[in-house]
Amino acid sequence: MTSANAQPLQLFSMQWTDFMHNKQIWIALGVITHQIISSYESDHTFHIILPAWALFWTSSGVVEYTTGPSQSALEVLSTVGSSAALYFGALISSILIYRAFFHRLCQFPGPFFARLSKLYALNVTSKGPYYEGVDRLHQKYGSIVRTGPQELSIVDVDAISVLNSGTSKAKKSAWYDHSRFIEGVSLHTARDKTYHREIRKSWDKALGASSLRHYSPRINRHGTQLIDQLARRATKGEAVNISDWTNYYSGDVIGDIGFSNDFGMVAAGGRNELMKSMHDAGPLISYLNHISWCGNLILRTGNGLGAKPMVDFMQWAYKVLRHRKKNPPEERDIISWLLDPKDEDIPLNRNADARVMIAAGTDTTASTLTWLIYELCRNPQIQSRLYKDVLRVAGDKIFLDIDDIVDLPYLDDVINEGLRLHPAVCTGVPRVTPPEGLKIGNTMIPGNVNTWIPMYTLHRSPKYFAEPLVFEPERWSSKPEMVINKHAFIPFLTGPHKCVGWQLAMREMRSVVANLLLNFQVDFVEGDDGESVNRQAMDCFAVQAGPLNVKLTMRK
Ligand code: HEM
Repeated sequence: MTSANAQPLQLFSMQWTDFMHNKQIWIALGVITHQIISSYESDHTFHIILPAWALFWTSSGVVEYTTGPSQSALEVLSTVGSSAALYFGALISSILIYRAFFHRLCQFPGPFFARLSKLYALNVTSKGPYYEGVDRLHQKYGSIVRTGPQELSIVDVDAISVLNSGTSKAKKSAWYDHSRFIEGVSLHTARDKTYHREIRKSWDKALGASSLRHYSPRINRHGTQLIDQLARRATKGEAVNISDWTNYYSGDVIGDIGFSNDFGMVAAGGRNELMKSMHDAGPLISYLNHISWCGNLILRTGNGLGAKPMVDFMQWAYKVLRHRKKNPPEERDIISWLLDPKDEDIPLNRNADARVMIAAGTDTTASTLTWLIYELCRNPQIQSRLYKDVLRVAGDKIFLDIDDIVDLPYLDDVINEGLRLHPAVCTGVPRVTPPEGLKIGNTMIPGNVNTWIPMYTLHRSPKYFAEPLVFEPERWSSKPEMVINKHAFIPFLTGPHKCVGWQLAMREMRSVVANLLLNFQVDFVEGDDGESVNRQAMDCFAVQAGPLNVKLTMRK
């Protein structure tokens, strides 16, 4: 019995030793792993791959210790370590050599290190907002730049409809799955076109013209409160960081019309916990946004590795939603179009919708408003002209309701020009090409490639806008020759994924800019050029504008 058992064990032991010491096998396994990983969307599967590796190498160590020739822990470590070094060396070399020299994107120009790894984005972000780095790459390499191993950044008006129209074969890239495991799928992160179409119908009603009319009195109240608070500071001669105040305002509006919740930030002159966590997460998100597999891993650590603010934000958003579910309001709010009163619990996807409503509905509007104010300070003649127009409509009023602001085309020109030079989603939106690839102009873009159309660079391209860096609102009315191709203006995107909140954003921005100018002359604080708004901006998919200190002088 004993000798019969000993034989197979001995055989296994010999084979195991051959296996562990066979260099060719480990090199082959490394190359095969590369083939497997690149054959599917592996971006968000590293939480499975990493433990699988750890388990495999630990088990190998145990087998080596119990049946192999290694006698001590050190010998086991050396044998398993050599095999692992061969395996990972082959895997990494295979990936890098393929990406650098044989990848289907090799024909496209771009920095060499961007070919090798998306970690290149960390280098770009360390020098300033990511979109500025991408802009520099386009200045250097032209309209199509390889910004990652499997990624192109494309500044071409033809790409817009090819990638974003209702009939486009491109779809949202794997980037949108970054936090799917923790909070479900929102309208924004829905990659399934049928599901997106279905849920979009409810969102369209929630933010359509008739709902917006219904929310107007509430939006007006927040506008009045903002102007009151700013007036108090202005009479004391205090400078205000307008970037903070636009955030308080847009956050309060979403709290109120989104969830019938009083966030109270304008009244308190400070962020609530929800906004604090969202903004505390900004620096990490600005780094991880372009290496979403890494963000996904960090998020899975819960509160570890700096993920705490992101997790806190999700939990706060959930609290707001739960509170709203338990306390249904009398008046309709945005979430009332999305929640089914028959549901006892909150479905995971509604939680994701709540989070996106807060994130997409606040920073975007707040940052655009901040940059608009920055441009009005830089261009006092435009500010004066707009003030005159606002005054004409206002007459004796000291506050204009949203519905009063209908006959102010110059205001919309100013806002559009702000959106052109400072689009809130500067780097654009990631779309993956279908397996057969697609053609943009005369260029064939291969299949399964992630593409971005960087709005910041597109909107500043001399191909599409004359004197592109000049803030000239009249290009949208009396100087149409300054808009060479109006289709290149896409601050809210186009197609089925066009921003569902664009009309709300426009109403908020009209209200704040008109009432701000009606009540104050706005200038940079003495000795300050306002550039902190650009220098300290963070590209977190939507941009967070940096601080902007302004002096407000009461008009009356
Ligand atoms: C100036 C303000 C805003 C700008 C520039 C802006 C821009 C955009 C852009 C470019 C997208 C496309 C994103 C993508 O496909 O990944 C988008 C989508 C979206 N936006 Fe906005 N946005 C603004 C304000 C708002 C507001 C106030 C809300 C209100 C809740 C909102 C809610 C959304 C949602 C839910 C989506 C996803 C739409 C979909 O995929 O069907 N946005 N926005």
